[in-house]
Amino acid sequence: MLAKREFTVANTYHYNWSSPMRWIISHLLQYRFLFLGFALLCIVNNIFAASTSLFIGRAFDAVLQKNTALQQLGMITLAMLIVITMQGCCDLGARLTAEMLSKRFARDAREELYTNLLGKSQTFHNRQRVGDIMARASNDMTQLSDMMSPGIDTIMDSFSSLFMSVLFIGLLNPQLLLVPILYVIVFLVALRFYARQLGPVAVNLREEFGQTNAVLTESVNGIEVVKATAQEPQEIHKFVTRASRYRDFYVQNGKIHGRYLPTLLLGIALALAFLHGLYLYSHHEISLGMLVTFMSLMTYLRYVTYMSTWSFSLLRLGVAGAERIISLLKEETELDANMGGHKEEMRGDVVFEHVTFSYGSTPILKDISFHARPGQTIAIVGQTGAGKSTLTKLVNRIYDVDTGRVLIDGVDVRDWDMDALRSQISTIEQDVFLFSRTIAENISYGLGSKADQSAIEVAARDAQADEFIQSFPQGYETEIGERGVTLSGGQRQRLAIARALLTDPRILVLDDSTSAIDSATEDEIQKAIHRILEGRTTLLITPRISQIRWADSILVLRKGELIDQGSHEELLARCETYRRIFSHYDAALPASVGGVEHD
Ligand SMILES: Nc1ncnc2c1ncn2[C@@H]1O[C@H](COP(=O)(O)OP(=O)(O)OP(=O)(O)O)[C@@H](O)[C@H]1O
Repeated sequence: MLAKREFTVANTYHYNWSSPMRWIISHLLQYRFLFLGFALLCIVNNIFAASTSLFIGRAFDAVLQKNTALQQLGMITLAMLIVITMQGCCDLGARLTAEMLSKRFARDAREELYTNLLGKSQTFHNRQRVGDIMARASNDMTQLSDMMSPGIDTIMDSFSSLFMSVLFIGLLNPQLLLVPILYVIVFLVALRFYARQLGPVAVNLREEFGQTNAVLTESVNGIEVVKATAQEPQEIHKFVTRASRYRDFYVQNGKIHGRYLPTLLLGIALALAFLHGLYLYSHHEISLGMLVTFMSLMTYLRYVTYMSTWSFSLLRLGVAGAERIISLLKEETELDANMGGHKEEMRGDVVFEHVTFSYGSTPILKDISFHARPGQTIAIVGQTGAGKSTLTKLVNRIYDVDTGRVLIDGVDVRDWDMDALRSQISTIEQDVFLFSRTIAENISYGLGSKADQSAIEVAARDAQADEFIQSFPQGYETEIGERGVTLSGGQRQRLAIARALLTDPRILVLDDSTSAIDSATEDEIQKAIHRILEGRTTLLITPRISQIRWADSILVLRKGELIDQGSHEELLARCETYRRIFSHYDAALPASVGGVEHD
């Protein structure tokens, strides 16, 4: 099944998402020979294990004979030694292949999920709780790996042990099958009942873990707000409530384990089997050695009985994890990478034609039309919430328009190849996101490994960032904390400008609402921004009057409507809203704003 994606990797294997079991099987089928090898090793391992019981019985019979030849016992011992050694090797091989399958499965599933998440639209990511996604990507994945090994590994091994024990008992004397067959029937019925009860609890456990994780992630991310508002008790309460629900499901899980009857029934089965064996022995149907072999084979049933609670619990948790993972994989996204779409070098001609857009059912932009010619700077002004940032997000298809068209160089953005489109448009946002990597890596992020050090330094110099970077002992190799916490707002902004300069985009979106910057930094940023506007089409959102005045045209937005557009002077002369917004942008601005110079 192929869903829309904004990003795809060529030649990727497509797994079956129609159900959790099918998805798991489609993953394991990738390694079908390894899986076959694992299954064969499990079977052979248990043939050897059951054979040792035969040898023990033979040894008993040999010892009880009047003239036991030591040579005969020696042969049995030697045969047992060989069989046990072979069994050990098979056991080792089976565990090794199971572990390989488990780790490869988890690696492939992680890669599949990660690639899939990168291909999801912004709208999808807006809806998700990061903590829950993280729980799926980490904990549910670990659960999948545990499901394979030791889960499926133990199930395969213990069930082939069960099968071999019953088969060998049948070969010994079919009459001996009475008790084991009855027990196997009861065991299978009880196991089915157990697995059915376990299913919903496993699903709840995984779900609750995801929610608990989401609460934790949210409060850690918002720790500044939590502390500043002294809301620690509220957060603790929320977390404890979730964690308690998680615990309750575990207790429920434990109760189902506790009610599992086969462990009790096995004791009865062993006693009945012994009685039956004695009966057959007393009627000379079997030898003493056969009775010993029979009881030894019966004890193998312990393995499957005791391990099944645990291994089926791992299986159920794994399937529940798989269900959560594929529900994320299957989530529809609105946009598509449109590989094979228009792929030219951009000139930077941007046209909005009667564009409307809404988040869900709330209309945000209404009938917007304007034209930005290559190299022009278009400033967008409007009260907070007017839709300025949203408008810019339609250019690089973070969102798609509802009606109307956005054209770049005369081609609808929906007809552009997504990669070609986005790689030629850079955005510098209000909240600059920096990765916890080195400064150089952050600047060169848009180019990946293609950027060389000298180009990075030139970009940093143009962005007025070189000086403060050089002031760090490790210069460009300085590691910065997550979200750039070790850097000031102004420094983060200049790194973002350097990052954009390096990619040399044809179209630039500059959403710069930071106002609390000291005047020295302000000056540096002004220079950097002036430098970056040169020679590219720019959509500029800023409260800085000097920057607005650089614009070739200014769009005035009010509640999602474009009420006027024109040059600074034109708008001052004719647009009341512009005059009002303009005066808000700088409280010091006199009532009559004509010709006032700021900065
Ligand atoms: N991801 C989103 N999902 C739903 N609604 C959103 C989303 N982002 C923004 N909005 C809403 O859309 C409207 C316009 O938001 P937008 O950020 O475009 O305004 P803005 O003019 O840039 O405001 P500001 O100057 O405060 O940044 C607001 O009412 C906002 O609540």
